[in-house]
Amino acid sequence: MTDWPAPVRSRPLEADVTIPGSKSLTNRVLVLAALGEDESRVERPLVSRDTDLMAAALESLGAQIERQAQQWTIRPIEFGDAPVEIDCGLAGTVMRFVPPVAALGHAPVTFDGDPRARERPMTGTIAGVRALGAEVDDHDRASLPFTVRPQPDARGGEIAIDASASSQFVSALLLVGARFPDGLRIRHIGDALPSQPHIEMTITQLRERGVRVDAETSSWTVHPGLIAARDVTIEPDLSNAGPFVAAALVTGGRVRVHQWPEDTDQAGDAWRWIVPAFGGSVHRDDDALVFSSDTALTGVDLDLHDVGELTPVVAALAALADGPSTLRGIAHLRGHETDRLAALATEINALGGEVTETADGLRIVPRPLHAGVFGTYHDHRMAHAAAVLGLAVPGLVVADIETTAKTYPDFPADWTELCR
Ligand SMILES: O=C(O)C1=C[C@@H](OP(=O)(O)O)[C@@H](O)[C@H](O)C1
Ligand SMILES: C=C(OP(=O)(O)O)C(=O)O
Repeated sequence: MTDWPAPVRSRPLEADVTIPGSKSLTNRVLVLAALGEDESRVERPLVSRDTDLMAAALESLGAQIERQAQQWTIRPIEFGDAPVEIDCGLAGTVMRFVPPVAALGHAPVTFDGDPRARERPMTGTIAGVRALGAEVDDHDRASLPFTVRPQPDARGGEIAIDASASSQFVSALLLVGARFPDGLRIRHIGDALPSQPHIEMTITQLRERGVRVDAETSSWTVHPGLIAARDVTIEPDLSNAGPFVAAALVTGGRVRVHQWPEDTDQAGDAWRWIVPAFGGSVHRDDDALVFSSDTALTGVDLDLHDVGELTPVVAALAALADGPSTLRGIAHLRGHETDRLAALATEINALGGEVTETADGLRIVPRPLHAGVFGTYHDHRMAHAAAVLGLAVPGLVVADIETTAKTYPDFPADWTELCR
């Protein structure tokens, strides 16, 4: 747990960056490769704690994954009969996506994770796996740890779940649906469903493997069938590009993020509209998206419901703007790696800020910030937010910088290089 002095940068940055692969895409591709008909390859996978946990989970269910630096080769799961234990760490994609995969097997599979993982919402996954026909032994806690006991007669069919706490409940069922003899019809019941682009990403990946998915508002039909093997190259993680994009705005400089896809389902593509909302500019130059600013940042009023994982960096920008901001539609962030609304308010206020929690977001009034230790609560994106603030706040120290290993182990080195 290293306290890490964040680099300060008052001169405008002029930088080129290339961001490692997308967590969300890597972990979907791994699951679909493990459920596919044949061997497949993933080029430039993200190598991080969350993707290592996913690979290990799928291997323990019977997949084979051969890891070379820039390419992983995956042979599909052959389920065994021995009980299995899976460590989900703090990875939402592992704790939500793998239990329905376990329901396709024969043996009991026990899931657990970090202490905070036991507090993250799991009701949609547990209800979904039960509706798939498996038993789930969760000691009536509706959270990790629990054991999935597959049943031989599971056929799929109709499932209604409340996914207002996490889109991952829906993605998880979509990923396995084709493997059940009757396919799956999934209906979301409850308040608004967050993180729509992540559901789109799941559907795109399924369709690219020949799976028929009919999508309506709040309901999806996955037709039964084979999941084709497909070799893919992972896009850079556009959410993890966030702190680098923000650095252009905070320093009044220019950052070129290379390999920015022309067309993508990633939530992080939203930097295209978030940056102009703060008064910055965005343009494409060849393979890069170029983010720049030459004025003070303006306050914003943004609904981040669809792109909630961008909130910590957006909040850091808002705290450095020249007027108040409101961030809405993100009550579900209370169930992320930490309660992100409480954590952002507490840590920015500890530096002299004025952040208040609302029912569904944050109200941020910029104040002069001073030196201090910024707590990160095992949350990689709290560390990203701290690094962004540190550009403008001398003496800011990021607690437990290693937490960035969840999705971006080289973040401290790449950030140091950026600010050199
Ligand atoms: O499916 C995914 O890869 C993700 C979906 C979103 O989860 P929620 O819908 O729980 O916010 C997002 O915040 C998370 O970082 C990754
Ligand atoms: C919410 C996040 O992660 P997870 O996949 O663990 O839900 C995130 O990365 O912002």
